[in-house]
Amino acid sequence: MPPKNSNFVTYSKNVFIPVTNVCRNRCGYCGFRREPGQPDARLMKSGEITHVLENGVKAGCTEALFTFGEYAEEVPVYREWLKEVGYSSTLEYLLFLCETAIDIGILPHTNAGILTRSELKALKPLNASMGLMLESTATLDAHKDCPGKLSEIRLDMIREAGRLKIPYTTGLLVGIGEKREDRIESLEAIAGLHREYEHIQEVIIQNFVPKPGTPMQNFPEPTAEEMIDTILLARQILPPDVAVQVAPNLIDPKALIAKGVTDLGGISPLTIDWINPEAEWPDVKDLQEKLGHILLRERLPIYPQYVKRGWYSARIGGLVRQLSDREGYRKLP
Ligand SMILES: O=c1nc2n(C[C@H](O)[C@H](O)[C@H](O)CO)c3cc(O)ccc3cc-2c(=O)[nH]1
Ligand SMILES: C[C@H]1O[C@@H](n2cnc3c(N)ncnc32)[C@H](O)[C@@H]1O
Ligand code: MET
Ligand code: SF4
Repeated sequence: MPPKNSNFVTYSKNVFIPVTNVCRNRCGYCGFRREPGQPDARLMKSGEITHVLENGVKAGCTEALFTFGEYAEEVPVYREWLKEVGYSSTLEYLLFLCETAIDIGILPHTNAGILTRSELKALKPLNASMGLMLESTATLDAHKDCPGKLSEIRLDMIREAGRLKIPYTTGLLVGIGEKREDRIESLEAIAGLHREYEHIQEVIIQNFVPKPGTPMQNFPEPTAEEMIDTILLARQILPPDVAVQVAPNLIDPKALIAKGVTDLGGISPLTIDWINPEAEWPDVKDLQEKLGHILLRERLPIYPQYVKRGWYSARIGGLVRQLSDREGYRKLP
């Protein structure tokens, strides 16, 4: 079967908000997390966040990507910081941030690690979509100090998101010690959940990039062949309505589009990729030139099929319709 949408690829125009880099996990590959004592460990203040959201809207961005270390509340000093900003829980603060984003005119996409069913339920009406990387179903050394990276727990959360009809983003982190069979198993697990709940809008095939100062700083990156193979597997295993995403700041997407990549994720004109801060976003015009006949099309953080099915709340409905009607989105299938 030829890859879907082979004549165009989509992306979303976003701002990346690293709300907190305090985290209960210690992934071997992560350069985002900070120890609570480090000088740049932080919880962003709402004024700072509002400023980024406003500039995002001015720059034409439609997505506010709220990213968190997982369950930072397990870290005592973080609870003090929360009190200082006037909130008693991360959820309460995040709900406020989502409300603020919607009022300003930008759609939230939350990627906060593990959340409970009740947290997901509270966040659903205020998010266009949400996400959690499965990473891998394999038991890996990279995750040895990470209670939240047990694949059963991640799969359970992705299932809950499906029950709640939340348009969802998940994916694999490729090259963290897993084998090809593990990638197949991971993709099959995601495909199974999508067959049951139909909520997976995109699967990110993210290539591991070593970060200095982390336990995996000298670990080899996945090879180009492994990435191509994983994209081909994703296209074979995932149902055709699921987008396959790579990050254009981490890997040259051109050859991968021919193998089945249909989306390039969030591209920000304003903020850096806080998870891969060394990897600059390509300029959209330059990227379009490089892609030649493959057209780059902007999308919202909620894919069109979920807009059609009405998988969004009344609270964001006005904004979803207003942004969907904007020039450039109208021709989306
Ligand atoms: O800039 C990034 N965006 C990341 N995003 C954002 C993503 O590319 C877009 O926000 C989605 O495509 C929604 O439009 C993630 C979103 C998730 O739900 C889960 C994981 C990621 C991972 C990254 C990432 O490493 N870097
Ligand atoms: C938000 C997502 O970012 C990804 N992530 C975390 N660290 C790295 C890295 N060194 N290289 C690439 N992706 C990474 C993980 O897959 C996480 O779930
Ligand atoms: N901490 C969350 C996770 O790993 C999301 C951001 S990772 C920098 O799932
Ligand atoms: S990847 Fe996410 S869960 Fe893992 S240490 Fe980094 S912030 Fe925490």
